[in-house]
Amino acid sequence: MSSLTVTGVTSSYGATPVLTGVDLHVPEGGLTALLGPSGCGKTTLLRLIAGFDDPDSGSIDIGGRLVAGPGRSVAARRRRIGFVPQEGGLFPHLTVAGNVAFGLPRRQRRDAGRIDALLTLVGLDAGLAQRSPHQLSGGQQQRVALARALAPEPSLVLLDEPFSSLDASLREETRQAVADALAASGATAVLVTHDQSEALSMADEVAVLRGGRLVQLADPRTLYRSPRDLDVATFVGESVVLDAEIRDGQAHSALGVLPLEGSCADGPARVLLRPEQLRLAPPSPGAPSARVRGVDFFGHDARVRLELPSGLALSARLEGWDLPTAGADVSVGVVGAALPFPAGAADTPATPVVA
Ligand SMILES: Nc1ncnc2c1ncn2[C@@H]1O[C@H](COP(=O)(O)OP(=O)(O)OP(=O)(O)O)[C@@H](O)[C@H]1O
Repeated sequence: MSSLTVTGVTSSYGATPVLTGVDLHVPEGGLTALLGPSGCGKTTLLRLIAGFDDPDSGSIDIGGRLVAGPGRSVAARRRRIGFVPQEGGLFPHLTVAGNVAFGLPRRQRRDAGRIDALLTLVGLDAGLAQRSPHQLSGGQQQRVALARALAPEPSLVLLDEPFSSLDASLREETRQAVADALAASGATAVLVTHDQSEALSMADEVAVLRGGRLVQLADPRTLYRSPRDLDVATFVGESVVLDAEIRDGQAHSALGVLPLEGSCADGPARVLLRPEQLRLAPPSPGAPSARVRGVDFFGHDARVRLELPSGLALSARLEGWDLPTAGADVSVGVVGAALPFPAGAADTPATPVVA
């Protein structure tokens, strides 16, 4: 397996720029998710890495080998890349074994042991080897597609929204199997997704793209807790954003005086909390109060929609056992610190975040 380095890559369709100066490094054996809203350029970047298109400028290096750059364009089939598309792309007329064997070097294609080992790697029973793709669930088909992609021991595996066609329960299980198989094979991988929970749960690092630019590259915890700006914050998870006045290293807000994550100059700011940082209790004199506007129950937890006396709407995320009812008055407490974004600083945080 190899590392991937993308340097200053720019790409356009006709006169329309799609990617601008993208830098990305995926270490050997790492799984990086490309996360961003529809149309931000994720698929375009994946296609450039795969060699289906050439960048207008910049370079792409796989395992120390320049595959795209000034005067150089290595053909897609010579880049040693495994590709897992949105919907398996399995050959319908071949069995599971035949599909996996297709990815193997010719001399290994009759090696049933190798095919079984690849099926086991992706968490599939070797007994499925003689089935046709249409006799598999969508999740099983995606695992076969991964086994086929891993078969030739590629330098790099690219996965283009591989779980988007699966229903919720199958998606979770398949994600786990794919993440485990990628880790067990030591593969270096790039996963394209617009699903933040998928990116945060599967990837070692998440690259957030917005309008064709890479706006933050960070491990999932850093990205969630120290997003670069409020746009990234709300894109990677539910947010509670409050106006605040910073004084002596604390935020004075509608939810009381909050400790800060990092430092921030005194003055007006906006602060970010996550809904799971809020705690509700019976009304109490002097404590910030709110009225419950509704409860969205998810089983394992619930979103409690609140309205502050100022009319500001916000949400708390609570365990699903002891929930208030709509119309109730509650007091609102906060655990942990708030991340400050000074007013007028284009919603970038007060202290540089680890990128
Ligand atoms: N063949 C093409 N010709 C012209 N414009 C294109 C072409 N392919 C993509 N685009 C445009 O380039 C931009 C980036 O597209 P891209 O498919 O890379 O985005 P994406 O982030 O993968 O989106 P999605 O999540 O919807 O797949 C979009 O504005 C899209 O309309």
